[in-house]
Amino acid sequence: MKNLENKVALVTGAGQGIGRAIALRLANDGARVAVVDLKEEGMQAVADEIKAAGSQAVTFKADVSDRDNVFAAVEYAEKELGSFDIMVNNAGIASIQAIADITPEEFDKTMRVNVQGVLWGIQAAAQKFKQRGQKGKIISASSIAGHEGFALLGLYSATKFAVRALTQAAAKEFASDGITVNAYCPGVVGTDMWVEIDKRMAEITGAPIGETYKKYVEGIALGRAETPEDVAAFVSFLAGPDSDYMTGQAPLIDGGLVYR
Ligand SMILES: NC(=O)C1=CN([C@@H]2O[C@H](COP(=O)(O)OP(=O)(O)OC[C@H]3O[C@@H](n4cnc5c(N)ncnc54)[C@H](O)[C@@H]3O)[C@@H](O)[C@H]2O)C=CC1
Ligand SMILES: CC(=O)C(C)=O
Repeated sequence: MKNLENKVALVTGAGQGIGRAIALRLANDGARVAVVDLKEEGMQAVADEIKAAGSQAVTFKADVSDRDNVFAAVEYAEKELGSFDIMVNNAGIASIQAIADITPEEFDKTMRVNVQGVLWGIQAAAQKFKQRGQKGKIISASSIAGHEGFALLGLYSATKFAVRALTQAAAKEFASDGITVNAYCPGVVGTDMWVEIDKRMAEITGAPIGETYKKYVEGIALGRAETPEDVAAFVSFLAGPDSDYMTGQAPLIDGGLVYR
């Protein structure tokens, strides 16, 4: 029997990058997966990949910053896949800006996606687990930037610290309902997000393209950039029964970059 046999998981931001790897991994672990993203193209390809491997998947287009969208995504996953057991609040955006230059617009946008998106996901999943009278797992994306503020990533870091705060509070509030709430804190993962970070850092600092990414990767003790699959393997643990006695935590999974 596979680890997540008979479980239904919803993964946001699952059309590419880390979310894609998580959706594929949870499906491989036996879960039926709702692939949720803002962009339609990637989502369908991920669902097709899951189906080709013999598992069940559905797609749902949602903007995680919209509370109604997130609640609708959870309803759809339960209706189409027949249960609801694991919520992965993975969707997030980068913000690369000097503290002195952060605008109210950038602040609102980044907070809406990275913080409200996670909050609505926690609310929608907890409500569904309680309605169904069952236990559940809520897992959200924080970051090394949720443990340490990085230059030019101050606003982004603030959103990822906030994810840890919501994780701790929700873990305490929902423990008596049998709901665990944890987060994962990746380091430098070679996805489109890092292409964007590197490009914006180059614009701001004058560093050549590729230089910032290279410098960050050089700081990793294990000597290589993280892959989306490295992150997905840890999320698989958080989604499965081996983490049943763990809640309110946000461990670093970064190859040795930030030490807490
Ligand atoms: N790439 C990295 O090095 C790290 C990433 N993270 C976090 O991991 C998560 C995934 O990151 P990546 O895969 O690298 O990013 P990515 O940019 O490659 O993919 C993000 C996905 O989220 C979707 N998305 C963005 N805004 C959305 C919204 N409002 N509603 C629904 N979907 C939305 C995008 O369409 C995209 O498919 C993010 O929360 C990020 O902050 C954390 C630490 C390191
Ligand atoms: C994208 C991200 O979270 C970092 C700090 O690499």
